[in-house]
Amino acid sequence: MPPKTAPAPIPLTVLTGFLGAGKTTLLNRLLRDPALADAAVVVNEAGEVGIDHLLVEHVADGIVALAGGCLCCSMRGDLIRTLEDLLRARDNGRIPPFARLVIETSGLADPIPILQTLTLHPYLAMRYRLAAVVTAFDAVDGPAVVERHEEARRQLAMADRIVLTKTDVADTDQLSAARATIGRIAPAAEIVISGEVGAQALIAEPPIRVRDLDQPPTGHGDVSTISLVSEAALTRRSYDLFVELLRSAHGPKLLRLKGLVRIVEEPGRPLVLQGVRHVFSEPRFLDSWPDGDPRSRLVAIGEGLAPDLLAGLYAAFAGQTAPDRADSAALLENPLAPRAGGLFA
Ligand SMILES: Nc1nc2c(ncn2[C@@H]2O[C@H](COP(=O)(O)OP(=O)(O)OP(=O)(O)O)[C@@H](O)[C@H]2O)c(=O)[nH]1
Repeated sequence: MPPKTAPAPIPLTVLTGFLGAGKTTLLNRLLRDPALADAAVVVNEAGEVGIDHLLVEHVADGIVALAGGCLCCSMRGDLIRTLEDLLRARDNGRIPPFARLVIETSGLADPIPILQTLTLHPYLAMRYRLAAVVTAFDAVDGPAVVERHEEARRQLAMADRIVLTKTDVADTDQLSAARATIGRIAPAAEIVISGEVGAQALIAEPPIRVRDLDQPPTGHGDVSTISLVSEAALTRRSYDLFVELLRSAHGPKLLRLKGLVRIVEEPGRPLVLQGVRHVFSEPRFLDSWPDGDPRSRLVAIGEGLAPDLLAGLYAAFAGQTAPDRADSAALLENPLAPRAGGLFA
C-alpha cells in the first residue's frame, strides 16, 4: 500500500479591523463571488449575543458563529476547538470539503494572540496555512481610532492587505490621513479600496512575511460589551426615541451598537440597527428573521457602559414598567438623571 501523504494545508485568511470598520459588510459582498463558494467562515463577536453571523447572508451552512468573547483573550480555546471540529467534520464528510477558511475576528480583537494560536498550534499549523491577514480600515475614523486603541494599531501592523472602507463618505483630507496612518504603521501592506475589490482581496496570497508575534496581549482597557435579548417589541416611534436617547446621552461612550429589533408594526421581520460611534445607518428591515427567532437582540460596546443600560432603556421604551425603573417619558425629560437601578450610572 502506498504511504499516506498528509493532506495539503487549507489556506486561511484572517479578516480583522476595528469595531464597525466594515468587516461584515465586505465579507457579505465578497461571499457572493463563486470564487469563495467553497469557503468556510468563522465569525467571532465580543458580545454574548451574536449578530454578525445572522447578517452574513450567503453561505449560512458554512458559517460558524463564535460569540461570547474575544478570540484574542477568553475565546482562544474555543477557536482551537472550532477549527479542529471543522477539520473533523470535513474529514468525516459531515460537511462539504471546504477549500479555504476565513476567520472574521471581533472588532476588539488583538490579532497577535490569534496569529500565535494559528501558527504555533502543532495540529492547526499542519492542517491550515495562514494565507493572508486582511484588515478593514475606516477611511473616516481610522486614524483617530488607531491613536486611542492599541488593538486597532496592531490590526493595521499585522496586515498583509488593508481594505480601505467608507471611501464613499470620506473627503480628500480624510483619505490622505488614512493613507498616512497606514504608511506609518503598515508601510509594506498592500492597500485596496473596499468598493473596488473582489474575492481576491481575501484569496490572493502576498509574499510570506515574518511578523513579530512575540508581544504580550493588549488588554481592552475600560471597554465592555453589554447585550440584550428581549421578546418585547418597540413601536417605530419608541424605537426612534430609544436610539436617539442612546445616541444623545451615551454617544461619546459608545464604540458600537448593533442588533436586530422587533417592531410592533412589522412582527414578521427585524429592523437592523447599526451604529458606529456617532454614525448611525438608516434603519432597514430584513425580509424575515434570519434564524427564525423573532426576539430583539442588541449589543453595545463602549467605554464605561453601565451593565444594565440596554436592558433598562429598552424595557422602558417597550412599556415594561417597574417600580425601580424610570419610564420612557421620565427618561426623555432628563436622560442623564441618576435612576434607581443604576441605569445611567
Ligand atoms: N458608507 C459606508 N458605510 C459602510 C461601509 N462599510 C461598512 N459600512 C457601514 O458601517 C457599519 C458597520 O459595518 P460592519 O460591516 O457591520 O462593520 P464590522 O467591522 O463588521 O463591525 P463589528 O463586527 O461590529 O466590528 C454598517 O452600518 C455598515 O453599513 C462603506 O464602505 N461605506
